[in-house]
Amino acid sequence: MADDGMLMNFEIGDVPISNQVKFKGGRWRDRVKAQKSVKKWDTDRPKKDSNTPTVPSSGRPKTARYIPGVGVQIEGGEGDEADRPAKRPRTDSDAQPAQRPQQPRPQIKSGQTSSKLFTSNPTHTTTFDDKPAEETEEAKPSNAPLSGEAENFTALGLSRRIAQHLSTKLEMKAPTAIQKNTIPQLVKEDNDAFLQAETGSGKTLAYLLPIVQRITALSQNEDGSSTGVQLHRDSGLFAIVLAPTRELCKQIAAVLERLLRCAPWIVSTTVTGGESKKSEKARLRKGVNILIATPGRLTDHLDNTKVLDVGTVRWLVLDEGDRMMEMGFEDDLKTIVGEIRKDPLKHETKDGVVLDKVLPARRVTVLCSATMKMNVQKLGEISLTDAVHITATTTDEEKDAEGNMVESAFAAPSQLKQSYLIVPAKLRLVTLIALLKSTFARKGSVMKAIIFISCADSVNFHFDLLKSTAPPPKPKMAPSALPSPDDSPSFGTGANASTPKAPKVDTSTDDTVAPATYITSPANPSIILHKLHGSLPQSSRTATLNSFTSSKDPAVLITTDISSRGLDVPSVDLVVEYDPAFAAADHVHRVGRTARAGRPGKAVIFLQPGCEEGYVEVLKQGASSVPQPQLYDAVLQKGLSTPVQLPGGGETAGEDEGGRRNTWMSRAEALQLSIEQRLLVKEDDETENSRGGRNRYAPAKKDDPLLDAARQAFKSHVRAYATHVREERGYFDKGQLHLGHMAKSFGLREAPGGIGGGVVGRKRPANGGAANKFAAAGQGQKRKAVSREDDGEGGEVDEEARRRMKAKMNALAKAGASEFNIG
Ligand SMILES: Nc1ncnc2c1ncn2[C@@H]1O[C@H](COP(=O)(O)OP(=O)(O)OP(=O)(O)O)[C@@H](O)[C@H]1O
Repeated sequence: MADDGMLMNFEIGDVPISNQVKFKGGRWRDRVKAQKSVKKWDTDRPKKDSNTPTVPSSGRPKTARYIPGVGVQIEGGEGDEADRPAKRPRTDSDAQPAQRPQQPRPQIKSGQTSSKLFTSNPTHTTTFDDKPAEETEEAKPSNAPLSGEAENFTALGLSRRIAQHLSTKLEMKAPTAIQKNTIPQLVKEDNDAFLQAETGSGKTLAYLLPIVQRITALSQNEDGSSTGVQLHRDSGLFAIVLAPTRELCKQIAAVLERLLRCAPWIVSTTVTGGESKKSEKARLRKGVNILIATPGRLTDHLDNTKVLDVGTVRWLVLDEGDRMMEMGFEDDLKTIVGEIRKDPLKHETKDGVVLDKVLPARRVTVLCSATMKMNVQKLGEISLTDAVHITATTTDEEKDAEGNMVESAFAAPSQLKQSYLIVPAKLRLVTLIALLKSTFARKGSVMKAIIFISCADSVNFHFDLLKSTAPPPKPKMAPSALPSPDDSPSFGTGANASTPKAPKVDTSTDDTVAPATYITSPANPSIILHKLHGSLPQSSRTATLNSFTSSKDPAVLITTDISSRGLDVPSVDLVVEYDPAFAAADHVHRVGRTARAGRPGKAVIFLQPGCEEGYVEVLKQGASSVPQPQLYDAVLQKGLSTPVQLPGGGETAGEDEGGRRNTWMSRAEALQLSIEQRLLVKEDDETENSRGGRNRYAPAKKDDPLLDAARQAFKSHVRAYATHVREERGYFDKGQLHLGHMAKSFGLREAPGGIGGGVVGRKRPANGGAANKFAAAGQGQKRKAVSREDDGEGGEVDEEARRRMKAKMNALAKAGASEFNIG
């Protein structure tokens, strides 16, 4: 007869268990086994000396738990490695690593079956107000279109045709504030400009509309009649827009394409990394009037594509200029600015159309960003002359006493509701799941959420963990939004804007889009998970973003900072910064993916108790209303008020220390344990194979891919953690990280070793000063990481943990007691 899965809990204090515990009931064999286990534990355990505290550090009494088929486990006193008390902040008086006494290697208790999350966590310093939050008046959206009677596009100098097109086809009746301030300037004047306005305030159209207006004016009078000039695609290249990422280039191209439907003779296209250079060359040969490019690929074409003639270029737009500098494009930008001359080489088209009367007589450079970092100042020096600083609210330039632009405070849209969640490292993963679960608990309340994570490895792991193991259903998409099998980046729409055939590209989203588990609810049984980072093939990146943008089901995008700039997905209601941004300015761009163009939005950032809590002061600088604190327990209570669906079917039951089932704490621990077990489940197969039990000739299986992914993610995450900008490293101090606790948030029972090797900081292009800076940071990091391994957090311990866990899994399987229904 199979065991009944009975679990017994005994409080044992600190007296010898063998004298205290008598086992009754169950089969005699189990009773004998239990008694033996107790005796063994009693003999093996270190004997208490007078200095040994009688109560464990957690303050909870020890508990003996008997599990049929497994034996007795003692819990509560000496926990697993991850249950050590949080490290205290190191002080100068601490011993140097070499002088420190050798730390004993952490041990995993045999047969441990609970994953303790609520003990040994550091305490927070944030004070929480128990009073219910007072109803505050909803903030007036700061990036919405203007609402006054007189606010219309024609008043800004745009033709009636364009204004009508905006109103009827694009449903834009009135300009936003930045558009109101920028359009007249760029339509009438030929000065360089620096546009600085909040995220989601319409900067793209602010610079595109004047360009399109002035190019159409070559062939059309204000009343719509012809000027007698026929413009076509090889009349010349008039404008180049540069953006840091391929996704952003495609997005700008899509906005322009919709705008150009009212002037179909103007042709635009993109040249971006990751696309076929041959087909890009073919399109450039046919002629293009507006080009959207990433800096690297444009430099490549300037060097190698003879047909690319920049002699007629009148506008150079640097969208997200600070990001391009940060990404190490400084040299490319210098080359581009040098090649596209300030005083253009050509003043008329091939057909003899004089350009200078209608288009600017000189190259106009427009630099845009929602934030302004010091590197924008540098880029301004490279590219701008006598620039006008245009903002949404004022036209005052922010300059220091010497007239240099100063790094101004960044600002998020006023209607964005920001909060921060204090979560100890051990509880991060379950709290994230609980947060998403409660977010999607009601149908229609949240449609799309973006989760920002520090590095690609961690994105991969979290995506693999949260996705369902069931075969993915085809996501529901609007037919027009489905990624085209021919993912041609040409956006010309006119009669002569033939779309050259691009080579067939793989638009598969098999590995990047999947239905989610853990976070679904009866109201929202189908939530589609997406992942996006820079190491994915371009075709997958494009198809994944298309899928997320057009998904009719609720959708979650797990991503790195690659999605922080410029991405415009209107129905994003929530942004979660699971890992805080590496610089406060990046935080503003991340949270700016919601609350766009006057719409509401929420943003939550995870912070750990301790020095990270100080980061709130930085957050406050960029928020129009004070970010609200939340503690993890409220999120867990809300999110885990119902059982969690597990990937292979079934759901967490959960039983707490007192045997009470289905409390939020027991559910959180059950969820954590089920994840830890999932990471190790393949080991059984490995053992079977190596024993020849299943197929003696089959090669022994490697580690579970999810376990490998978790370890890799953990290592990359810890390395990335060390690369916060210098000014913010006080809040994100790697020395304060408890690696064992952090490992739990990757479903690992131990911190894997090898973090010290190859620490190089955030992935950067190999050129430019930024790369050197990060390499230098990495070296410092390496030293620290090596000393951590000396602390005994190496890989061997992890192997030991796996072996023990495997034994426990086997035992549980034999006992037929499956608490967690792992399918
Ligand atoms: N005048 C307008 N009326 C209504 N919606 C508008 C208007 N102008 C722009 N939008 C919409 O506002 C959203 C944000 O625009 P855009 O992407 O240009 O913002 P942004 O300022 O460049 O933001 P970011 O700094 O995040 O890149 C888009 O969905 C766009 O369609």
